[in-house]
Amino acid sequence: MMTEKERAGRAAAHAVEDGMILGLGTGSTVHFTLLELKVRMDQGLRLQGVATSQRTEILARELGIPILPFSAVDRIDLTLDGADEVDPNLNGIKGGGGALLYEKLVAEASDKVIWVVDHQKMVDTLGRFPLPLEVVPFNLEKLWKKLENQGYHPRVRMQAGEPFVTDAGNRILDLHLQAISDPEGLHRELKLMSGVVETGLFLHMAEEVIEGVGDTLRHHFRK
Ligand SMILES: O=C[C@H](O)[C@H](O)[C@H](O)COP(=O)(O)O
Repeated sequence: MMTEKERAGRAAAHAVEDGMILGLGTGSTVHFTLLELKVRMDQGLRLQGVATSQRTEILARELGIPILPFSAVDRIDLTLDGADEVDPNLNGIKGGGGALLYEKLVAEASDKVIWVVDHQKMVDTLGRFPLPLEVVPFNLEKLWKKLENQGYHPRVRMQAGEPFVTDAGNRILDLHLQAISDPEGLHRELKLMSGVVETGLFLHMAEEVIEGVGDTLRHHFRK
């Protein structure tokens, strides 16, 4: 049986129309979207993609999906991406894989955004998943201290014993908050801190979420 991630991921590829410029998200769910896009391309679908991470670009190229640099496109027809948590308003937390900055830039340039998730990602309130912040390396320690003093429980994301480095050369602080009562207010507050490049709060961006639930799918639409 297909996993929920695979079912949701593959389903999203069927929202793609011939000739589209697609934003290609990052992660283990959208991985299946790319695999299904390849199946559809073998059947004649034409498309071009803009990758949100090096990891996605490598997979897309392996599959023969034509990749355009972000700088070369004006608008993107549709972006297909994963998410770490999604609330009933289709606001979400992203960046579990560290790709939040480019994912947000691509989403903002897109006419439509669809997320693909398994059922465990749908929550009433955002925040149990640690909120990633992409920050510049220069004041990482000072920012950590400031956020710690404000009770935001930051942790420097590590990889192989070293601070994780994003595709843009930045670092990630994960905030262990448990519940975010005011996502907009928190996003604004964090963005105003010098050295914070982007937050993992993606608000009013996804128009549709495809959720894998057991052996079926649930479609959620933004109201
Ligand atoms: O930085 C990574 C992205 O925001 C991913 O889309 C997100 O973490 C979901 O990934 P996955 O589908 O692997 O759970």
